Amino acid sequence: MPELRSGARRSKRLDDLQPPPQPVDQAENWALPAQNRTRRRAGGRGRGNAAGVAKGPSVAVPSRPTAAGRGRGIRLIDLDPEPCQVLPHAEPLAVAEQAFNRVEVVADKDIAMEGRSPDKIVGVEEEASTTPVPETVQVGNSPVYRVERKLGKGGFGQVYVGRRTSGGSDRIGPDAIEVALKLEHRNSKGCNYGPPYEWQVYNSLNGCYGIPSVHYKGRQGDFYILVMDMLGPSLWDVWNNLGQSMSPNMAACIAVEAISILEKLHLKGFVHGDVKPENFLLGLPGSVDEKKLYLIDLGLASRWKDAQSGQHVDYDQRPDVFRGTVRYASVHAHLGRTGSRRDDLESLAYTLIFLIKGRLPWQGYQGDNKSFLVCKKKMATSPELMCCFCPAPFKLFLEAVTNMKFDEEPNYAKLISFFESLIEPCTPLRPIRIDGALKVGQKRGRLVINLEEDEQPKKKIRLGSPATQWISVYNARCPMKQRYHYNVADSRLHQHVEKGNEDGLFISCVASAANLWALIMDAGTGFSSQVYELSTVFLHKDWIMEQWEKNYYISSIAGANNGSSLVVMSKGTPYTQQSYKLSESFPFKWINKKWKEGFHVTSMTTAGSCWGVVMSRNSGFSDQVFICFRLYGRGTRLSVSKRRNTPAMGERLQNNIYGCDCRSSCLHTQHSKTKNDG
Ligand SMILES: Nc1ncnc2c1ncn2[C@@H]1O[C@H](COP(=O)(O)OP(=O)(O)OP(=O)(O)O)[C@@H](O)[C@H]1O
Repeated sequence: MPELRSGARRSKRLDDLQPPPQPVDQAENWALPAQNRTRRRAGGRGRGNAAGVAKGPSVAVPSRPTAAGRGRGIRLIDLDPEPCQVLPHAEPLAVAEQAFNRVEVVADKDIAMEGRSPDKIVGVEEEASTTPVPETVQVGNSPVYRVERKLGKGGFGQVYVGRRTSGGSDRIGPDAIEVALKLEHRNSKGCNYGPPYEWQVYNSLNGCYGIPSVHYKGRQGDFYILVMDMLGPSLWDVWNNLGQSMSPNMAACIAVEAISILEKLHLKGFVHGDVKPENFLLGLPGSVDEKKLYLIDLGLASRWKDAQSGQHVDYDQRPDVFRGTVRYASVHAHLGRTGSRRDDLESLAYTLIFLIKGRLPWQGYQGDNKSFLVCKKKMATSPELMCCFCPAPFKLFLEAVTNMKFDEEPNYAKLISFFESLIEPCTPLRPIRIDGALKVGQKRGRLVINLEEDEQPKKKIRLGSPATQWISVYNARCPMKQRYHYNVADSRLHQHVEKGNEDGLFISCVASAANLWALIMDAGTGFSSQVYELSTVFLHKDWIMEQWEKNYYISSIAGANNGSSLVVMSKGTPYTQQSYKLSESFPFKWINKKWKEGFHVTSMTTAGSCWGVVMSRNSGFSDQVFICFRLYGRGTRLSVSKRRNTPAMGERLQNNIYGCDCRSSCLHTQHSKTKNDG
């Protein structure tokens, strides 16, 4: 049986992604839903103009059949080593703005280094990055600023400190001595049709709570320049400075303030579209605002509410479209669904968990189908697993936001209330100011609303209303291959594996009968590399240890009657730690002990009369049981059932059945490896 790699945390979503079950046939090709998507789709359609989606009259958009894209927000980042998936922009900003709104955006900005932030992309086009920035800046009726040190660089802009050459006494505001200057080259892909798209969003949002104020803007020479309040370190910087972790207390303060900022942004009709630690900045150090939180980078913002009609934009789904940053994007964004308020909140949940745990379970995937694999992993990871080692409020928050409907109005006050227990009552002690959250609370007369009261049965406006979501059925795009080889003699094994590897397949499962092997080779394992060993020694310790050292984990094992075994070890598994045990009786006690330590059985086999059981941490299982049948004389039949992240359903998926002749109960060696994935 091929091992299912995905659980059913959000089974409906998973159905969206996975091909329908089909019989496994020899050399059968399966359809893989869109994953190796167009690298750069030239002239992509604006999502807002999709049939039945656009609310206003359509505006002709100059077609550009090149990868250059259109308008600001054309986030084509040439140096991005990741798959650059290009997409049309989301909903129209307003009729007059549609020409700008038809934007193509490079979606994947997450370079996913282990334990590091997605690197900032340094890919503004060559000319844009090689043109020297001006020594002084004056745009509109702004004062003259001397361009000083660089504050940061994104895929689109470079941000510098601008120091007034004369006058100015304030720390922030239009008269500030120092400001942040965001420069975008006129030839950068975001500016092909005039000023950056982000400017329009700032126009609509200036003065919005938690969004930095823009005081002047204009073009000078080759650059479009925004003059804005200078801010302090990002949450990414803070997290780094704190040793790549953050206390739940601090994360809770961030949570309530960030929810509040998103609420205000959403009230203005926008969703941010790229919520992540790098885009939250604190106020200027030493200023009264140093503990205040700001949300920057509005280049991916879109309207969830039509500016004219005030109606929620229509639902649409374009599976070949992705916008955002892979690590923090919502599952809906991965699936190409129109962005709405729930997506910002889901990204916030991932941001918070990342800040506390220093890692998200889908970090580390590389390659052309990284976004697909990350999405699959997000869907398969239960809130329990996601939030282990995080206080309960974070799980509640994650569950609440991942269960939201497309057009559901978030209950911001309730979301904020989840974090009440973690917030220091005394204001000066709080690491982050929570003014916004207090304002949200004021609506209900206190910071935290009464949960029970709020959970009274509510009038469900959605009852009886037409469906607002559709489940897409994917047609074959990229072939997904699976091969089943059986009755394979030792001498033929290598040939099959080598051929499969050449065709991009890895071994997903092995078994043995009558000293012959069966193996399934699969294009959808998610592994990035694989080694295997056929040995006369059952689970050959030295070889396994050697591969562990190289960061391979055991992904499948099979033992033959003659005592030999086949061990397959892979990179790209979700596992973070692994142990295995050889035993002449089934090692119930050991399994029980390891369960308590967070391990689950991930493969097992017998060779002759000996059991080999492998247990792994971060297996994706939330629960596991085994049943032992003694059916055939002394023969033992054992079935391990795994519950894959579907606690609500209590579903148990049978994993495997093995046979063994158990004669004695002597315990053999036990080996383990701890790998720190940080
Ligand atoms: N007002 C500000 N004050 C201080 N630093 C800032 C300010 N705005 C931006 N920065 C710094 O500059 C970096 C780039 O800014 P920003 O994210 O707006 O650019 P971008 O090109 O749109 O980025 P991205 O590629 O993430 O979309 C930020 O990560 C931050 O470090």
